[in-house]
Amino acid sequence: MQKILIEGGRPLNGSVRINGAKNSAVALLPAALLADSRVTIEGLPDISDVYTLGELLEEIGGEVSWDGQTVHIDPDQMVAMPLPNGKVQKLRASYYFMGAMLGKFKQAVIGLPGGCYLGPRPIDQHIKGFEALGAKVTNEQGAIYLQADELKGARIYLDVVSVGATINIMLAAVKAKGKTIIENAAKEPEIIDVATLLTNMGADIKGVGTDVIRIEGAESLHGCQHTIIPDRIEAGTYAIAAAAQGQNVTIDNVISEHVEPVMAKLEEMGVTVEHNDEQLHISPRESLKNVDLKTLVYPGFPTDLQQPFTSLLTGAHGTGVVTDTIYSARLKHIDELRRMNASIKVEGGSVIVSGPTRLEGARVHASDLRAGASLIIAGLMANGITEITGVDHIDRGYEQIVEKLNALGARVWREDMTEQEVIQFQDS
Ligand SMILES: CC(=O)N[C@H]1[C@@H](OP(=O)(O)OP(=O)(O)OC[C@H]2O[C@@H](n3ccc(=O)[nH]c3=O)[C@H](O)[C@@H]2O)O[C@H](CO)[C@@H](O)[C@@H]1O
Ligand SMILES: C=C(OP(=O)(O)O)C(=O)O
Repeated sequence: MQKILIEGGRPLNGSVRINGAKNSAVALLPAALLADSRVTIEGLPDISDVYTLGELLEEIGGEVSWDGQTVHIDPDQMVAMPLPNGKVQKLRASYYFMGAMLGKFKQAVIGLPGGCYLGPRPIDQHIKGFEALGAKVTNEQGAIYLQADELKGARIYLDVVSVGATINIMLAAVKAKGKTIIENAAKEPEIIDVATLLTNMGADIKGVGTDVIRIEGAESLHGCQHTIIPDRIEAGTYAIAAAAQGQNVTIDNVISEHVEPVMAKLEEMGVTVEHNDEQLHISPRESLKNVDLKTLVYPGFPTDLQQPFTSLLTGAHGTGVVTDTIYSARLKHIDELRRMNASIKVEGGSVIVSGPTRLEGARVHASDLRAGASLIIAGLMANGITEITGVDHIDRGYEQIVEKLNALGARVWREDMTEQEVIQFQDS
């Protein structure tokens, strides 16, 4: 087990390249199993979630070969192998095997997913969609059993706007008979990316990126080649780090439209943000102003950047109120930031940050992926050394984060945890 250490206070300068989007990658890989021939996906991020999904595709008989950031998936020998536990519990997106396997094999057994603990994360809308398509769905001992004689297109209204349910229903509906209409669908760019892959495979999908998606089911889908979109959350994380500690930072390989809410908030704080189609340039002022922040479904401010942004607010003048309307319990970073001397309180469903505070290095724990990003940003801002445990969470979503930050001028490194630390960590 490793920990990440940061010697804070150093300015960031230079450029950083963003990799393929985690939340696309984790859906594109299961989606590939719907094809009858080889699917190639280019630009995948080098993160543990991607490799876990590759291994799950192999477990069901897929041939998966890697060539750097490109993967070739040969679905020829795939079977409806049950995946009731094991690797499915290491990440959230294993739930996409439900929709994809139901679409392809009309049956699936998939253990309930893991992923970041952000408060309750039900999958009732996924199940509602599968049932509407004609599947019988039961939950037995922590695994979801799905079975259908035939999938038939249906009209499905989502009671909550859900990224996962929208994608999962799409994965099953592309192989259902007739027309499916998903109403109140989510509009995140990753959903468009998955629909692009499915369309390249021969699926007929209209309306992605709006809240009504229309799908005409197909008998079969074929292999194709697809290049993933850049990771807007990784781009946002580096933009926030640059606003906190940067002088002149360029963020490369960004679709600027995807990060508009983050740019708008940084500008409101007094950060200068320039952009062209593929790059962001961030140059912060000496003194930043605190702002309020509310997370919303896309195109609102993403919940996945709420925790990193909160760290930035600790160094800004005045008071900011942060409200996460998607995951109100996404607050595990708060106590850790307090340990670093941040002036933060939680009142009702909101986080109130007062600043500016000079953060102090401390031993802190990343209990989830974006709490990890938040603590890394706090560590870059802090006096002295910050030690962060829970690195496995960070490695689920950030490619080469230590190397990328060092290339910008930070001083960040990994160390193996001592036996004593591992015991303390496991007891906590
Ligand atoms: C792998 C992946 O893409 N993860 C992202 C995805 O997670 P995920 O797909 O799990 O998140 P959803 O969009 O489904 O969740 C949005 C909200 O809907 C609720 N809900 C969701 C499904 C359901 O059946 N019932 C229900 O009540 C959730 O509890 C949450 O409050 O979108 C989240 C919201 O942008 C991001 O934080 C995650 O990074
Ligand atoms: C919550 C996240 O991931 P997951 O849904 O995979 O747990 C995230 O990427 O911030």
